[in-house]
Amino acid sequence: MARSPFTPLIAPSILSADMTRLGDECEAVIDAGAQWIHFDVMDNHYVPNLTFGPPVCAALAKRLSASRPGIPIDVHLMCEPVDDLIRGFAEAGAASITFHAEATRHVDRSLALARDLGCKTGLVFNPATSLEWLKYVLDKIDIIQIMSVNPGFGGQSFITESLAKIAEAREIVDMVVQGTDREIRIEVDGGVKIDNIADIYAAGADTFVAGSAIFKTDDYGETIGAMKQALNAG
Ligand SMILES: O=C(CO)[C@@H](O)[C@H](O)COP(=O)(O)O
Repeated sequence: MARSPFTPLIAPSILSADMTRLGDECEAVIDAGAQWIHFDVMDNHYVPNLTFGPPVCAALAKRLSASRPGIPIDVHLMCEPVDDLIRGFAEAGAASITFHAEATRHVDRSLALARDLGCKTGLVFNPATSLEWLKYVLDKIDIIQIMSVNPGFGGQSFITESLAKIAEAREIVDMVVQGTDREIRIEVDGGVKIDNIADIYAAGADTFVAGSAIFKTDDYGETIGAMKQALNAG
């Protein structure tokens, strides 16, 4: 198993935040050491849950650009179709937008759209979705997001089979980035905790989405600190 050559990043998923205080919650996790904010968009169609759209992202982006500049908002679309939402979230200030390969008829076109609008982009893979989709679009990918739970809800348990898929993604990325200045991140989403983050890192991931493991604790600094310590020790 190979490690990522890229700096590991913690990306708290706002799905588990206190929504009545979303701005405060995001500032608190950033102050506690988070490097990205992961913004889960669910449409009650692609997944059986409903969250928020571009206006909430725009409000959060405006606030964070003033109070905590430089922290990217990483939008994960669990929606179908995606193109109008890619336009909406790019306009709303998303730094990156990922979507599920099965959720658009034209994967290549949707990736190009996100890039043309100035966002980083990539594909999200459900637990039973093959990485085969990547083959012809690697030139347009900045992020490979591996779902280690079935999408739709926070607080689920990590599906251990995901470790093999992460390792497979690592091999693909290493072949593409070696000898170049390209950065393709392997982001893992679902059931990431203090006690499994080192194994996920060892399998080849570098970007760790964690919702309940951070927002359901009392001391975000302690939790994110323990995650970073596990990454350093791993
Ligand atoms: O996209 C999703 C779920 O669909 C995730 O981002 C979860 O929100 C992560 O939550 P935890 O498993 O970390 O609680």
